[in-house]
Amino acid sequence: MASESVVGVAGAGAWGMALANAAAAAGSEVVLWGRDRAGMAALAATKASDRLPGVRLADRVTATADLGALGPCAAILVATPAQATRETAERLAPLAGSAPLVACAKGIERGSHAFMTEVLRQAAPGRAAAILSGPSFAADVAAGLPTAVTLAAADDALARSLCRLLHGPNLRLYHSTDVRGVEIGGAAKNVLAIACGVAAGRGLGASAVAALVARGFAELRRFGEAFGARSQTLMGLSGLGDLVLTCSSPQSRNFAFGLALGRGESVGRAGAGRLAEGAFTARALTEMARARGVDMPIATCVEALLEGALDVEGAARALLGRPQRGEE
Ligand SMILES: NC(=O)C1=CN([C@@H]2O[C@H](COP(=O)(O)OP(=O)(O)OC[C@H]3O[C@@H](n4cnc5c(N)ncnc54)[C@H](O)[C@@H]3O)[C@@H](O)[C@H]2O)C=CC1
Ligand SMILES: O=C(CO)COP(=O)(O)O
Repeated sequence: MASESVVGVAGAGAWGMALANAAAAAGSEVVLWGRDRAGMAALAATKASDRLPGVRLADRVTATADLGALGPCAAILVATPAQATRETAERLAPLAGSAPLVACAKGIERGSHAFMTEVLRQAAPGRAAAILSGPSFAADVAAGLPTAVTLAAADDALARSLCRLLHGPNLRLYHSTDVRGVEIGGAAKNVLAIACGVAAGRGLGASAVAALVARGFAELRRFGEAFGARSQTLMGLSGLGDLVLTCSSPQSRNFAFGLALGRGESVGRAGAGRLAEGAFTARALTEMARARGVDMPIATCVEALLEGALDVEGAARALLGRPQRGEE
């Protein structure tokens, strides 16, 4: 990788800001690019943004709306939402240099059913693609709270060197070559977290939420294995780890979105204002599962709720009324 000491981050939301600070803490100069010219000028001047309240951008982070500033970077972290990852990667593709791109979004592209690194490879074919995922609220990472995540690339040496760009005293990076496993965990857990939020919001009890986490994990594992993920990865940070985090905390926007739905809000009102990736990924996930014959009843109920084809009571009845089966 060229320019070892400069890391680029594309996308100046909560996660982009937190990752920019993490890369700075790990010893790099950082260029943080955002598309909103006025917003980036304000961020450069104040070092603060409503996206991540209470957090100050590190001095080593340069905030800019000039995409060309990402050209000389050693690596570029793509931290825009999953459905915007293609557009961002297409903009990055022609930049000078050959920096690898690291997908930091958690989702599956609607329509194409492409996983995040597939999107990167299609949109920027000349660059290596990697994926970062794991249990990590941006606010926690930015506050320097202890956090561990996984970064995967097909090339083991690349995965290791990308990890070094982010690894710090409070942010522990694990490297992996199981790209598919890492990206599936992050995408699927958001859909399942919506189900847990719905159950909590409707007051169905902690036992119901625990059952959804466990049976949701069975779905995530079945889906992952059908798409070539290693079971060790699915049991790890980006699978079970992130599922547990996101399914248990209203700090998660996906769980909070489900909470609002469970309390009777409409899909439109529950989703207004904050990014809940699972709401965008649910359809792709369930269509892909159906096409491979993978049984995902909880994710399918989430999709039906979002489409208005089921209400919460109908979803609970549908799940509880399924034929008895062995636990697998
Ligand atoms: N916030 C968190 O705790 C974490 C978020 N993530 C993932 O990171 C991704 C981004 O999430 P956040 O930063 O939290 O969202 P956010 O809503 O805080 O920020 C998204 C940013 O992307 C920008 N953006 C949207 N569309 C764009 C486009 N077409 N081109 C350029 N910029 C665009 C927005 O202007 C905004 O600055 C999501 O996939 C999320 O699942 C992953 C781990 C933690
Ligand atoms: O991915 C996350 C934590 O690992 C953030 O979760 P939310 O997008 O649901 O807030």
